[in-house]
Amino acid sequence: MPSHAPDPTDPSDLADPSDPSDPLARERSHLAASRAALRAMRADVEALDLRDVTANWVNSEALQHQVEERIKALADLADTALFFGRLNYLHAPGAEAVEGTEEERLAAGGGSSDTFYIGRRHVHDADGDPMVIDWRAPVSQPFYQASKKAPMDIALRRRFGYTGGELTAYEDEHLSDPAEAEHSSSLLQAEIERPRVGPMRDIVATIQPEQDEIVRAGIGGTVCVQGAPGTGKTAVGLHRVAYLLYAHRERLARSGTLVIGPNRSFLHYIEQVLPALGELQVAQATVDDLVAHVEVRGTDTAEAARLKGDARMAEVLRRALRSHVTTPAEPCVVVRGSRRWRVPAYELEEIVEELLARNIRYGAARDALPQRIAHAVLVRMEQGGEAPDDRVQDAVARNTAVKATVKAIWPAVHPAKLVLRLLSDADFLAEHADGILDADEQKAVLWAKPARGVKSAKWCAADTVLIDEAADLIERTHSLGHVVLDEAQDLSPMQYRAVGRRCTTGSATILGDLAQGTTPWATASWQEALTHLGKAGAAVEELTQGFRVPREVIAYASRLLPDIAPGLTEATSIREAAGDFAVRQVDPAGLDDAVVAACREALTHEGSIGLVAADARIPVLAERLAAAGLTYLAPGEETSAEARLTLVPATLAKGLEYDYVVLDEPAAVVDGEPDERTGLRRLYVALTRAVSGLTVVHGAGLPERLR
Ligand SMILES: Nc1ncnc2c1ncn2[C@@H]1O[C@H](COP(=O)(O)OP(=O)(O)OP(=O)(O)O)[C@@H](O)[C@H]1O
Repeated sequence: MPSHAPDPTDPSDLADPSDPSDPLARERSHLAASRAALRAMRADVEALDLRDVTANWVNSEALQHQVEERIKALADLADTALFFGRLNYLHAPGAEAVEGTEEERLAAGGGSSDTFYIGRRHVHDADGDPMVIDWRAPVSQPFYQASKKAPMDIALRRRFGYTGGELTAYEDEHLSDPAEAEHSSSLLQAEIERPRVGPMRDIVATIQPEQDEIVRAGIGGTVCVQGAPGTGKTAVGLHRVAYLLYAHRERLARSGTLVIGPNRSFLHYIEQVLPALGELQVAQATVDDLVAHVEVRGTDTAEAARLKGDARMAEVLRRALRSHVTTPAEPCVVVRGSRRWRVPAYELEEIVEELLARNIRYGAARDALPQRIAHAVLVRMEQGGEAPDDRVQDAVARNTAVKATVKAIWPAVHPAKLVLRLLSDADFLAEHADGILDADEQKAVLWAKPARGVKSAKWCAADTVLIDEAADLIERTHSLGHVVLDEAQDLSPMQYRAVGRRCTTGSATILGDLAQGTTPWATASWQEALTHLGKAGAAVEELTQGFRVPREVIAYASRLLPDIAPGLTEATSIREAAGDFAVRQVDPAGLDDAVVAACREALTHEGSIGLVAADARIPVLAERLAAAGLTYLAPGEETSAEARLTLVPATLAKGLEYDYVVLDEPAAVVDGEPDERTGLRRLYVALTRAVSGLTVVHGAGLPERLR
């Protein structure tokens, strides 16, 4: 590909803005003009006088907030390129393709131009003509999708290269020119190979065609992505949120969007990506955050946690809740003035049966019951010659006799108390788990020491998911417009249900890798996971092109695949740099010193360094690093040029990446898990965190497949 980068040592090669025949100079002046236009757009918003347009205080507050958000969104960030690509169409596309929103389309004038600069946000000049087009607009799509085979009406695709905020290079593809051969992009390659520091960054300039298809998939359906380590699942999920917010801004502003990640460190690592794409309104949480109904202070055995996470528990809970509804034994007698109205028990029973059959939430049915009873009273009043109206029905519904009847036959249930009883009371559990859990399973689920109350109980993480299920049986959980679930392979069926009920009326993006499942309940298949999520029909896509891990390293890690996830496709690596890869066997007594030495070596390279070790090894290694005078961070703490070494417990490594990784004692990582398969999966995660180099240091023997 023809690449145009000036040689800074040659003065004649530097762009001359006054020379209209120098294409780089012209692109730079378009950049300068776009920057000026963005500043003007910002100044326009800042100059808005809200006093004239807002009649009252509430309006003015809301509007002021909107304006402030808009000003933030229009900031010109010095270190991010305002545009990174350009498209020349053969024919000018229609106005509707230029921008997504009506105002911007009108502002863009639309349809008249065939040249578009593609960037992170829309910028227009004083006349409303577009200077930079949002990467998410339909007109930008060929930047990601067009190829020589399918040029999508594109004559020229240009990619820009930046050095420290300066536009310094560009690269052209003449997609409709049959004489030009297809070639790979060196700017793209450079971007992929760039050393990592700090939190995760956006990939908006280099999204690949198969990724773009997932990013732009319609909001109506749920998409599930299976992808080997480093294939860009997290990146794709975050860009998909940004895309959906652009294409369906109003709908999602009302209903909300949520990104779910495995732990706090991971959420810290990814939290900058969406703001960099101009999206500030997306909530981020772990599954535990979603179901935090009570404080978690206990830990289950793996077996108990697995059983509590089993989907069968949903039926146990449903039965236990329903058991609170009792057959009315007494009539309901309402006294009004001098008259008494009696709804007999058999009629109350009919009402209850009817409500049960309607399959509505327990709480909604309970709320409806007083009105149903009142209605039965009203019918009798009419038969008795009275002419009661709606107000009378309301009054009867609030009558103490009606309230007492409701309390007796359909009592209020507190979700945590319901779960507490199930886990504490063997007879209650046996009654409702009959035919669902066998005796041993019931025993495993029961707490060793029954709890006295919700506050004092030693709740475990899996219990809170049960409470969440119970809460949803009583009152419908609020559903969001779109949910992204990352590292989805690790959830239990009950956790999938908890996530699923948060997007019953919306859609979801499910991202994960079956080979990286490290919980005892990790899912065996995406079909199963999707069924528990309530999205059974969703399409499963596979990403196999790896952007992170060097070829030799991914090949080494993939040797574990037959043991940990037979049938999965091994990832390829699109990194050209071979990467450093070493496996060092040392005398067990000298292991710690060898690890510290490997960290020192890694620190001679540019970028971030991760020392990954079994959780049990962390205290010893922390001490050794400190004694050696090496400062280190915890995962999720931001790496910087001064602090580049992170000490990573293997259980927190998932989803993270470091330029150079030192992996301490693989056998200890495997032994840190309750069974061998989980141990090898944990090791697979640890082996696949490196971008530029991996050094494995071991004193004990390696797992068989890695020997
Ligand atoms: N199209 C792309 N262009 C440039 N970099 C990319 C691209 N896609 C992914 N990357 C980079 O590759 C790395 C891995 O991406 P990401 O963390 O999203 O992968 P993942 O599939 O979620 O990995 P894991 O399974 O290990 O969690 C990140 O640094 C990401 O920015």
